[in-house]
Amino acid sequence: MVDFNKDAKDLLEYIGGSDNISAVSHCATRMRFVLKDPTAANVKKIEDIPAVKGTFTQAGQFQVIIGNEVPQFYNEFAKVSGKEGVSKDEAKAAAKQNQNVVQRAMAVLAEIFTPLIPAIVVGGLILGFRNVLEGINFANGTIVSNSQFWTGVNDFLWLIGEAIFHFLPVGITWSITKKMGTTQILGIVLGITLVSPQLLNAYGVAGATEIPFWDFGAFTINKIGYQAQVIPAMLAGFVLAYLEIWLRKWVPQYISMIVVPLLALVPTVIIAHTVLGPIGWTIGQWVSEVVYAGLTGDFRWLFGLFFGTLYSPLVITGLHHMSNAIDLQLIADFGGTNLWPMIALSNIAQGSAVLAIIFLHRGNEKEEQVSIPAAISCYLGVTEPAMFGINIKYIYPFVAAMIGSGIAGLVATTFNVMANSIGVGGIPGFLSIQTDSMAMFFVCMAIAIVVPFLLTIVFEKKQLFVPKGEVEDAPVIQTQK
Ligand SMILES: OC[C@H]1O[C@H](O[C@H]2O[C@H](CO)[C@@H](O)[C@H](O)[C@H]2O)[C@H](O)[C@@H](O)[C@@H]1O
Repeated sequence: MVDFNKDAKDLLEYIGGSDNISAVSHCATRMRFVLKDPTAANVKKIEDIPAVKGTFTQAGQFQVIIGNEVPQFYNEFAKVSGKEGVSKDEAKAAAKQNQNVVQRAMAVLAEIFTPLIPAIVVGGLILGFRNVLEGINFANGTIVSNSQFWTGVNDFLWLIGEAIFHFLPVGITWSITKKMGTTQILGIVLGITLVSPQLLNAYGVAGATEIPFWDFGAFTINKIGYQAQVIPAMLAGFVLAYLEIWLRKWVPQYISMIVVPLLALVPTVIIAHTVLGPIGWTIGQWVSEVVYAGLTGDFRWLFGLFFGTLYSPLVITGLHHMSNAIDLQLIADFGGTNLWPMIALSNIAQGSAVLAIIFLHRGNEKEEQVSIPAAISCYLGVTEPAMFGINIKYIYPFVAAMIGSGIAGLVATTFNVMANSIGVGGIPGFLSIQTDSMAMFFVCMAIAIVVPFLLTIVFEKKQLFVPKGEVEDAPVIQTQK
């Protein structure tokens, strides 16, 4: 057996000593370090150590290639450094220390959404297919308006689409309790209280003449639902989880079964409907007012750049549903909407960023299970599978899509590209564009396809906007061999 004592001592010295190591683990062939100060490692000297076959940094980890004998090397290193190994999860957590606030926020989003991806992918394809059935106007109307069979299919599929997208808060609050190791059924119940049929559906709030409320005599609380909303669900989910963790510390074991669920759930539901509700409602109103003013003002072109860039983050929050009300107002005021073309372009841009990932990671069959349906769904107007499954996880395709969409939005508003109505917000979107805007819409579509595609490739090659933490694997549907 090879004696790794000297090589292990040298590695410890050149890596900056024990004090520079936050975490160390090993995989099949590599030592994986999370270093407090990665610049303190002398890469040149490390690579000259006989046992070392190379080094590289990935996902916030400094990795030293040893080969198949890495378990023996690791044991020797543990002896000379006095550092015990850590689990993969602990190494991941330590790697997060090297991330900035935005990267951490993206990582948390990706972690929460990863278990939801299989459902979101199905939902994306279903909604995309429904967009085609009811959204494309042929010479004699839509497919649905011409066929009872397809009307039935369209209605039936909404049962599943609604369960996945409108009831998404249930999945989010469940996933948070799962991630935090708290009681999962409480997460599910909390989610249901956010989307219960007793509440006014979030999509109906913008056009509602009256908001229903609970009347407590001295005060009232609005009965507003959070269908498809991410931020209220995330905030409520974390409040629930932290409250439960805190209560578990203080409540004696013999009464915890009654007290902890009660005192965690009830206050969280109250906070969700009193604090988070008004906040979400007010933000939604502000966004509506700003968007309408921006689109009807003199600096529409500049607003187009901002809206195009920021629309996909708006979809993440779920607040994008307010855009339908603005579209309808614009159509009533001006006989068409210059907002909706940018929505379609932004969706296309997200799809093109995923397309670049499919190209760059070709052969990665596990990822393709998510990326290919996600790209198709984007091009049919539904972006959540792409954003939550791929683009947010890697960050750089998301940035590339935002830039491409921003440029396309700038050009679209500069040339006043107008749509007759809301249509399929993807590639078939051109069918809803007014005839004299059609040529310019095709130019914008080309921008929304080419720019995110090329930028995603450049960003990956140049390692720009690449996450530092470990990237969660896409969940896969297990198949039997
Ligand atoms: O949350 C689902 C999707 O919602 C938007 O798209 C849908 O509404 C658009 C009109 O506002 C419509 O053009 C599109 O065909 C519909 O799918 C949003 O633009 C999508 O990004 C999102 O996935």
